[in-house]
Amino acid sequence: MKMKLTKKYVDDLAWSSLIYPKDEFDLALTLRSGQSFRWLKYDDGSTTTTTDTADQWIGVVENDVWILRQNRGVLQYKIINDNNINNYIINNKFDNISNNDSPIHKNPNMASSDSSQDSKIRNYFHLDLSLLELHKQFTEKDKDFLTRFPSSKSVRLLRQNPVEVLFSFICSTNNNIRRICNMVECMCRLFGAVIVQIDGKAYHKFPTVSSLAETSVEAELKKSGFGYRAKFINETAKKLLKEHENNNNNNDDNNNNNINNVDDNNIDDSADGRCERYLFGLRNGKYDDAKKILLQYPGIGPKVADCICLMSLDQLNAVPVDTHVRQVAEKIYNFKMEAKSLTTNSYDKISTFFQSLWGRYAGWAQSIAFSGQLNLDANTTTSSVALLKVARNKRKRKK
Ligand SMILES: Nc1nc2[nH]c(O)nc2c(=O)[nH]1
Repeated sequence: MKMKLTKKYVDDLAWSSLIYPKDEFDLALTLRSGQSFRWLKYDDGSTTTTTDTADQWIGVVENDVWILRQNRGVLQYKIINDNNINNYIINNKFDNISNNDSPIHKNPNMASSDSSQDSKIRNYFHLDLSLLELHKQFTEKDKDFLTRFPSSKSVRLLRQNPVEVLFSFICSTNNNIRRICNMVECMCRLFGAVIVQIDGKAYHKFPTVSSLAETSVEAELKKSGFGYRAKFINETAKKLLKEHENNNNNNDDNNNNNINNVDDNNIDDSADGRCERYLFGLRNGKYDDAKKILLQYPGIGPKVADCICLMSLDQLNAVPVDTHVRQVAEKIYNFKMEAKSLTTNSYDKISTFFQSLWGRYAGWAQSIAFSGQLNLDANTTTSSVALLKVARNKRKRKK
C-alpha cells in the first residue's frame, strides 16, 4: 500500500522558491511545449484571485511528484516523495506514518526545500544556462529571431530522463500532443509503480524498461489504442534489456566516463539500472554517435532520435524536423523544399540549415520555434473552426 495524502495536506505544504525573471522562464509555456507529456493543471481549491493563485502544475519527475507555479519572477515548487513526506511526519511526530489506509491530512507547514531539491529543479529546466544570453546568441546569427517568435521566446528546454523521453517519443509518431499525453499517462498507469495518492488519485512513476519488455505489453497497449506503436515500445524495451542483461556488455563502455553525472547517482546495478545508465552515458558522447545508436531501435526514426538527443541527452544542437518545423522553414525562412513530402534527404537539409543558422544551441531555438508554431496552428485551427461555425449559422439563418 502506498502513501495516501489529502489535497489539504499537499496544499498546506510550504513552497520553496527560486528567483527567475519571466523573460528567462515561462513555466506554463514550457510545460505545454510538447517536450514532456506528464504535466497537468493542479487546482489548489483557492477561491481568491491574488497573485498567490497563479496556475499550479502537477507532474511526475523520476521518483517524485512535483507541484510548480510561477508568481511574477519567482518559480515555486513542492516536491513529494516517500523520503520527504516521511521526514515531515517524523519531524512533526505524527502517528499516522505512511502506508496505512488513512490519508495524511495534518499541516506540516514546512518548506520542502533543500539544496538537493533545488538542484533537481535546476537540472530539469537547464537553469544553469541563461536564456537571455541564448537570445543574444540567436539574434547575432538570425537578427529577427525574437520578433519571429514573440509568444514563445521564453520556452526553456527540458533536461529529462532518457528512458522516459525515449518511450514517450515512440508514442509521438503521427500523433498530436493531447493524444501523446493520454498514451503516456496510460502507459504509466498500466506499468508504472505508484508513488503516492492524493485524494484518491494515484501518481505513477514512468515504467521501467523491464516492465515494458514483458510479453503481454504489446497486447495490453494495443487494447488501449496504441496501434502500431505498441509493438515498437515492447520490442525496443526487449532489445535494450537484452543488450544490458549482463553487466559485462561492451555497450556499457561509454559509461566509464559517466561518474560525474548527477542524474545517475541513484541508479542501481539491476538490468533496468544498466539500461538507464547506458542511455545517460550517451550524454558524454557525440551527437552523431548518439543518434546512430538510437536509430537502431524499433520505432525510432530521425525525428524521434533527435527529440531524445535534444531533450534528454544534452545534444543541444539536435534539430528535430516535422511538419511544424518544416512550416517554419518554408514560411518564415523561405526554405525551398525539393519534394512535397518530408524525405530523409529534406529532413537532413532542414535540420542542417537550422544548425548552421542558430549554432551550438540550435535545438533550443528549435523548441522556441516549434512551440510558436504549435500555438499558431492551435489558434488557426480554433479560428478556422470559429469561421466555419459563423458561415454555417449564416446559412441556417438564410434558410
Ligand atoms: N520542442 C519540441 N517538442 C516537440 N514535441 C514533439 O512531439 N515534437 C517536438 C519537437 O520537435 N520539438
